[in-house]
Amino acid sequence: MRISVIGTGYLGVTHAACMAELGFEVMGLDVDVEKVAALSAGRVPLYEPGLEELLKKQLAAGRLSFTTDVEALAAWAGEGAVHFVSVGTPQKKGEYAADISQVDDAFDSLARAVAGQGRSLLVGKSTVPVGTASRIADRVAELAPNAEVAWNPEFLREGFAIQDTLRPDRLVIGVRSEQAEQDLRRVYAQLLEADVPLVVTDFPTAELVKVSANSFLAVKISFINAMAEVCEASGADVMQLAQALSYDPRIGGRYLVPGLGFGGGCLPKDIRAFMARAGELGVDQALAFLKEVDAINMRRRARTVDLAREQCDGSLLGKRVAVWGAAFKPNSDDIRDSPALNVAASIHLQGAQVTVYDPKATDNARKMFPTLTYADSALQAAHQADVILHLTEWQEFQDLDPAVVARHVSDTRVIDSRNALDAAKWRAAGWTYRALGRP
Ligand SMILES: NC(=O)C1=CN([C@@H]2O[C@H](COP(=O)(O)OP(=O)(O)OC[C@H]3O[C@@H](n4cnc5c(N)ncnc54)[C@H](O)[C@@H]3O)[C@@H](O)[C@H]2O)C=CC1
Ligand SMILES: O=C(O)[C@H]1O[C@H](OP(=O)(O)OP(=O)(O)OC[C@H]2O[C@@H](n3ccc(=O)[nH]c3=O)[C@H](O)[C@@H]2O)[C@H](O)[C@@H](O)[C@@H]1O
Repeated sequence: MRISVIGTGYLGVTHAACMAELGFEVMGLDVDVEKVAALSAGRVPLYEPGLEELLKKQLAAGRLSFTTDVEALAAWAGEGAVHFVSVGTPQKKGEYAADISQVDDAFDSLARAVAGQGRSLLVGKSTVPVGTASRIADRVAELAPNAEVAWNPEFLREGFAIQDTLRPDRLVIGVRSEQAEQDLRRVYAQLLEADVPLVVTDFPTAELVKVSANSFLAVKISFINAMAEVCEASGADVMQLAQALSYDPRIGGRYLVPGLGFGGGCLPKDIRAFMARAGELGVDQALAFLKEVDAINMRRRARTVDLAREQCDGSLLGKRVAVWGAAFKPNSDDIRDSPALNVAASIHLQGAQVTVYDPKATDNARKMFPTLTYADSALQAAHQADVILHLTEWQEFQDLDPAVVARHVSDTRVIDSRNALDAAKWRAAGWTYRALGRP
C-alpha cells in the first residue's frame, strides 16, 4: 500500500513525513512549485520542531518524495493506494464561511488521475463544513467509480505536530464501507497497536467531531478570558483563579491559560465557519454562543492596545513600543490571524513606532506587515522602548534577565499579555509589570 498526501502545508508535510516514519512509501503533492522544490531538497519552508530532521531522514531512506504532477503521483501510487487530501480551508474574505475551493479542486484532479486504475481510497483530512464529505463522495463517484472517499479529520497542534501525529489522543474515521475502514486500520496499524482510541463513524459525525473539538477549546480559552475581564474590574487575579479551577478534575487546567486569546489558521476560522454552516442548516441558535466566544477573544487584543496606551500616559503617538512575539503561538512561525501582529499593527496605526522581534516568525511577519520595524533580538527590539509588549510566550523571553533588559529601554514598563513572565522577578528588578486580568 502506497500513500500520497495532497497539499503539503503545515498539516500535509507533517502527515507525509510521519506516514513515511511509519514505514510507508509516501509521495506528497502541492500546486506550489517552490514548496515542492524546497521539500524535495530536504528543506521545510515553515518552522515546526523536529520536522526538517524527519523530512531529511525519510528522503534519505527513499521512502518520501514530492511532486506537482498529479498524473505521475497516481501512476506511482497504483492500485490499493490511500491518498490523503490536506489542502487549506481558509475563511472566505468578508464572510464567516470557509472557502473549500482547494478541497474541491484537489479531489477533482485526484479523482480524474486515479480514474481507470484499480481501487483506491481518497481520504479527506482538511477541516470542512459538515456535509462536504458526502458531496465530494458523490462527485468522486461520477469521476472515478473505482475510488472511494473517507474522512479522517486531524487534531494535531502546531509546535507538537509530529508527536500529535504519531501519538494522537484519538483517531476518527468517517467511512461508508468495511473496506475503507480496513484500509485506514492498515494505515494506522502501529498506532492502534499502541492503544490509540479509534472512533469509526459516518461522514457528518467525523466532520462535526473536528469543528466541535476546536469550538470546545475556543470556549475554554474565552471562558477564562471572560473571567479575566471580571477579575480586572474587581481587583481579583485571574491566574490564581485559573489555578484554583484547574485542581477540579472536571474542569482541568489545559486551555485555561488567560491572556491574549486564540489566533492561528484554525480556531478562529473554524468557529466562524461552524457558525456559518449552522446557519445554513437552520440551527444558528445552537451556536449563537460561539459569536460571544469570538467577541471575548477579540476584546483581549483591544484591551492590550488600551493597556499599552494607558502605560504610555494616554497616547501612543510617537512612542517606541517593543513587541516580543509575532507568531500566533510559540514554537511556530505561523502568523495566520496572529493576535500579536494584530496588536502590533493597531498600535502602529495609533502613531507608535513599533519594533517586533520573534525567534522564528519575523520573515513571515515582514511579508505581511512591511511597515512595522523588525529586530534581530529581543534586546534590540527593546532598545529605547517606552513599553515592552510580551505577546507570544516563547521560552526565550521568559529566560531574559529583567535587570539586563532594563539597561536597554527608555522606560521600565512591560505588559505581559500572555501571563507567562515571572511578575515578581520583573517587579523586583524595578519594572512596572502589567498583565491582563491581574492586579
Ligand atoms: N495547521 C494545522 O495545525 C492543522 C490544520 N488542519 C486543517 O488542515 C487543512 C490544511 O491546513 P494547513 O496545512 O494549515 O494549510 P496550509 O495553507 O499551510 O497548506 C495547504 C497547502 O495546500 C496546497 N494546495 C492548495 N490547493 C491545492 C491543490 N488543489 N492541490 C494540491 N495542493 C494544494 C497549498 O499550496 C498549501 O501548501 C485545513 O483545513 C486546516 O483547517 C487541521 C488540523 C491541524
Ligand atoms: O484545527 C487545527 O488546526 C488545530 O487547532 C488547534 O491547534 P493550534 O492552532 O496549532 O494551536 P493551539 O495550541 O490549540 O493554540 C491555539 C491558540 O490558542 C491560544 N491559547 C491556547 C491555550 C490556552 O490556554 N490559551 C490560549 O490563549 C494559543 O496562544 C493560540 O493562539 C487545536 O489545538 C488542534 O487540536 C487542532 O488540530
